[in-house]
Amino acid sequence: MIEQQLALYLVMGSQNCKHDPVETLEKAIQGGVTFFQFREKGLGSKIGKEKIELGIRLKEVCHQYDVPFIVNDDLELVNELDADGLHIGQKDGDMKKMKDSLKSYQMLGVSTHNLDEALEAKNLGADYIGVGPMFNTLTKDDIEEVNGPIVIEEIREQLPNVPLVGIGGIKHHNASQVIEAGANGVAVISDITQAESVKEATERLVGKVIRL
Ligand SMILES: Cc1ncc(COP(=O)(O)OP(=O)(O)O)c(N)n1
Ligand SMILES: Cc1nc(C(=O)O)sc1CCOP(=O)(O)O
Ligand SMILES: [Mg+2]
Repeated sequence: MIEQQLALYLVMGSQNCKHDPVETLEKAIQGGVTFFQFREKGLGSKIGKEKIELGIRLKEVCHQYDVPFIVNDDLELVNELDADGLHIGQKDGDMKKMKDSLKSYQMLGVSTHNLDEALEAKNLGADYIGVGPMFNTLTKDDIEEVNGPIVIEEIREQLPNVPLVGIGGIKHHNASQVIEAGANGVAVISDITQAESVKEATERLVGKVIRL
């Protein structure tokens, strides 16, 4: 189930959006987004009450369309919003403690950059694994070295059943490389959130990630 849901994973905060964020999410879901992460982080992002209010509205849109609503980094916000899960990176705290703090219905996603990190994440109970950066990106300034879809291939060989998504610099013209390497899906920010037409940009990506 989660393998199919990960097909087109939108990661987003208001700071990423060319248009209104709630409208962006709704158009993206109508275009084919299947999984969502609220990543309100970095320059221009909302904090405090405004961040919570935006999270509530984005979760409502997700649930209207049966799309899981995941929160980036912040366990407190996961609880506050009763999110469907938490996504953490290698530097976001004790993975085991985070997993144990979640409710049984909440998923844990973990960012990794190589096979060793993926094996550890799987052993600590990650429900899915993000692997990046696939390609160069300007969206996140503290990315690790770009090693590309080959890392997905290496992880898939050792972990044939783990739900995997690639992230970082993924656009409609390179998304199929990530899927062909063995990912269940792609996680995208700017190719969707910066598009003039969010729905059309999403539909272009869908064509590249759906296995026929
Ligand atoms: C699906 C997915 N994969 C990777 C990341 C990156 O997480 P992290 O390394 O913790 O960096 P921040 O996103 O917190 O800046 C992600 N968010 N989502
Ligand atoms: C949030 C994030 N994590 C990455 C990682 O490598 O773990 S790269 C990234 C930014 C992805 O944005 P875009 O789709 O605009 O390139
Ligand atoms: Mg993080």
